Amino acid sequence: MAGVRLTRLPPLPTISEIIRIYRLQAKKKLSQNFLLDMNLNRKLVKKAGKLKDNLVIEVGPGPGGITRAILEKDIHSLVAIEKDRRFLPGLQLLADAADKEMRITQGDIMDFNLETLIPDEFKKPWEANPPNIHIIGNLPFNVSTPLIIKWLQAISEKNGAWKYGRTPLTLTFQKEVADRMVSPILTDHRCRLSVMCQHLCDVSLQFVIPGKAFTPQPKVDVGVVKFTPLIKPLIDLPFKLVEKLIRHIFQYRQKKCKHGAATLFPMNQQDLVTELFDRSGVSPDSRSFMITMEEFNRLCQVYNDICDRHPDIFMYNFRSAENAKAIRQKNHLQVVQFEKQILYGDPSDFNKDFCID
Ligand SMILES: C[S@@+](CC[C@H](N)C(=O)[O-])C[C@H]1O[C@@H](n2cnc3c(N)ncnc32)[C@H](O)[C@@H]1O
Repeated sequence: MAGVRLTRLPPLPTISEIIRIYRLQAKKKLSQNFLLDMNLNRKLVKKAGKLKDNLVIEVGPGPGGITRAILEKDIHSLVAIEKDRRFLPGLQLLADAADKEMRITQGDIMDFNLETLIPDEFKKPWEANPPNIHIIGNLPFNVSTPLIIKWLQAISEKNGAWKYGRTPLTLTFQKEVADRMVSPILTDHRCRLSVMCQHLCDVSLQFVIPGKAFTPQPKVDVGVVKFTPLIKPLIDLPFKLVEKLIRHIFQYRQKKCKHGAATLFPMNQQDLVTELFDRSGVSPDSRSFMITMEEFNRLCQVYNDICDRHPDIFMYNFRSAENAKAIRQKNHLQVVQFEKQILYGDPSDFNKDFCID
């Protein structure tokens, strides 16, 4: 195999041979779409930037194409986390042949605490340049969005891999999801995922891999996105609070944002909606995709103040049956309107956006 440094077990089978030898038929339920073209694997790894002396964590190595491209670099070591046991023997071949440490861990990335994989010597202050750690992965489609949300929360709380500083990530997503992540204001793809990513990270779409490059071929193209956590988040407040406000504001994307904001508060405290907009100086008639980061920051700061003053507000869930029942007893007509708004607000947005609860 061209490129990987001299191995103890040459010659190494190609990725296609590994797939054949170990009968690694792709499993749909694990979103297995393999990237067999080593030029693309190398391009993806190159887009991660300098990896010299880095501890690289690869998610979902599968048959090991990206793994090989990582091992060609002058890295410190590699940890590969793979859920499907069938790939372990093929990955072990790579580990045995590599001229640097490669550890294979079998498990589900969603349950994994990355902190346990990183030695203390990699730690850098948050304000310094990113540490010599990089997370890379051609992620399974079925976990990519919940996984990045989980990691954005870890970035916000500086735990997991972000206990060691501003660890960057280079990851793949369905092209449409990648577009949303990097989408600026006033564009079609602007949504809550854009704001959640951009308030915590510098996010950039590096390149697009056509669906036909994968085996089996998915129905969509794939975007490679690089994230570098910002030293200071644009909205410096607890992740859950920011997430809740953004989720509600984007709720009815085509409507004025005051409609989404209204669902943050019980019907009998709708005066707080007025306070939210008055104090933040944001127009209640804006559409959510027109709101700047600075305006979102002000909305979040005022919402945070309101939550401090009314401790029950943050837990208020406009969808809960209990709330509807309590309100129903007060004003039947308002409840009917309220429920209509919930049910018929803009159903298409529920499909376009992502559930990140
Ligand atoms: C899209 S494939 C990419 C495989 C390989 N990196 C490539 O580019 O050819 C996704 C990989 O993630 C693995 N995977 C799926 N769900 C996972 C999970 N929850 N945790 C860890 N790995 C997972 C799959 O088994 C598969 O190997």
